[in-house]
Amino acid sequence: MRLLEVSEVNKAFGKRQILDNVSFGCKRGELFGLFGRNGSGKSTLLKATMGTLKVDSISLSIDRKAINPSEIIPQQKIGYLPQDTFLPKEMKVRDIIPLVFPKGEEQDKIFYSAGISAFDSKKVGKISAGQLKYLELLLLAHLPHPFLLLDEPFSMVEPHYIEKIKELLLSLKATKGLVITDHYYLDVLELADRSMVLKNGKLFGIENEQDLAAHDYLKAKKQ
Ligand SMILES: Nc1ncnc2c1ncn2[C@@H]1O[C@H](COP(=O)(O)OP(=O)(O)OP(=O)(O)O)[C@@H](O)[C@H]1O
Repeated sequence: MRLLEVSEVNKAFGKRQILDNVSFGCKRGELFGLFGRNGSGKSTLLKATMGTLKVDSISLSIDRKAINPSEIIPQQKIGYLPQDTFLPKEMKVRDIIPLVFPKGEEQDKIFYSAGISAFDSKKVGKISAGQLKYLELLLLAHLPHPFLLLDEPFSMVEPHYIEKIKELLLSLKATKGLVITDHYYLDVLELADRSMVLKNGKLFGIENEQDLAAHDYLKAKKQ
């Protein structure tokens, strides 16, 4: 599976049109950066793509073949990293890994991943924000989903783990297409092969900080 296309997404909350005929795509091997100010509708767009939020209209296709949003999760087409953790806080990291990956050889890939041994004996609620995001991404990375939508993978994460997460994301491009939204815009700009900014319900292509300023995501620098 090489190409995810999401088109004609419309969503209004009450009278406010959050997504106004929005379209975007993501290829395997590509990291697509999605920018937008607080409340612009980025999470709404990701949830609509996952099929977890009902929208007024959406068309989805994978490799040019139409797919119903209700098939996205059962057919493991797209994986989603939500802003808030999806792992139970009271469980130890080493007990969660076998729950997600019943096969021994798959578990080993996680247990032997760089950095895991530093915290695998701790409870999820006791590890740092960076360790938690890294763990969540490692779990997603080893699932079969060809596309991943990542909602704020760098939020609250210390610089040491941001670098670890960036390395992991770059390595994932070999097998997956990635969509990332995060207000750590410099990190996203550095990683992204292509980026767009969501403003007033519409998406605009951007290439750099100047473009982000032109679309009012960043404050324009005084000359
Ligand atoms: N269930 C809902 N009912 C009503 N309004 C909602 C609902 N969910 C989201 N909104 C509104 O839609 C807008 C877009 O929200 P969304 O969470 O998609 O923004 P975002 O771009 O992801 O923001 P942030 O950068 O803060 O995460 C916001 O104004 C939000 O308050």
